[in-house]
Amino acid sequence: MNLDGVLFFPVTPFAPDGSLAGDVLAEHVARGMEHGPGGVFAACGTGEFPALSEAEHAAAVRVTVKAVAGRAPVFAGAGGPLGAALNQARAARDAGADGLLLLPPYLAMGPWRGFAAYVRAVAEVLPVIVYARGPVVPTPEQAVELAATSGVIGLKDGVGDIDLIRRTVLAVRRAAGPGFTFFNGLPTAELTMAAYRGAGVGLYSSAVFAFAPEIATAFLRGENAQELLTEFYEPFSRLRATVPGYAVSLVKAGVRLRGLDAGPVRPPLVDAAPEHVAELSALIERGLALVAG
Ligand SMILES: O=C([O-])C(=O)C[C@H](O)[C@@H](O)C(=O)[O-]
Repeated sequence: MNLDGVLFFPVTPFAPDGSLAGDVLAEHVARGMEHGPGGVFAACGTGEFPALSEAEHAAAVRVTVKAVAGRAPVFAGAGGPLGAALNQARAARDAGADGLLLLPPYLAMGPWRGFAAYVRAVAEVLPVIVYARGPVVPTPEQAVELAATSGVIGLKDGVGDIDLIRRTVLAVRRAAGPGFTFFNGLPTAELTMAAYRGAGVGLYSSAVFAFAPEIATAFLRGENAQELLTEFYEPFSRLRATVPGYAVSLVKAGVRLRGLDAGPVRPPLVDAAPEHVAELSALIERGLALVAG
């Protein structure tokens, strides 16, 4: 499966009564598709995976697959208890998704061979990209083992240790060739792409794509990239770091600012404060001006 271009992580919109707003999600994904993302990742971190019931997760994936309509590979978030991850995997497969982003398990973390068995079980249902983050930080040897596991097709790096990622890419390429996918999945990945490219990783997820695809795709093309880094991405990254959970809340606020009522975030996240939304609004204006100019 070829992932190429900016990777789009949609938010999951909620209606005023708190239910999942499938029609708004369809519109959100359709708007993103006009800008040609390389892959679409439904109900992942940005899509508030931890706040969705299994039924809502399945509905979000169905809506996304329909809105993408075969124009890009669709991945669904999966994770948590093994039974839940398997149900999410089956629902994603039945919805027509191409693969899964397997989020790290929480609270119960066994030794590596236990995690490897967890990954194997889920990867029997649909191809899996493993999200390296928190308790899951594979060594190069463990990444080679993952790459040799049937159904495991990639690694999303959310750790940011460039020395480790460089050694991991070299080891996996040596053992498994070029087919295994790596991507930079750090928050606001654009900021660190120069380093990742140097480490052999050219693909990245973009939170910004969800609310300002014009900016995200201009950056990918290298247009005004240095100005975008200093005047848009760096201040945006700083704002995202001010309150826990803003990595997601500000993306949803951005979607609302661009005219789509994606509703609030669900607990335990909190919505961005009005002064932070105002800052974001000014940043988006600045970013759009740089792209237009
Ligand atoms: O699971 C998720 O939603 C992500 O980690 C993807 C995001 O786009 C991430 O790259 C970010 O927050 O900037």
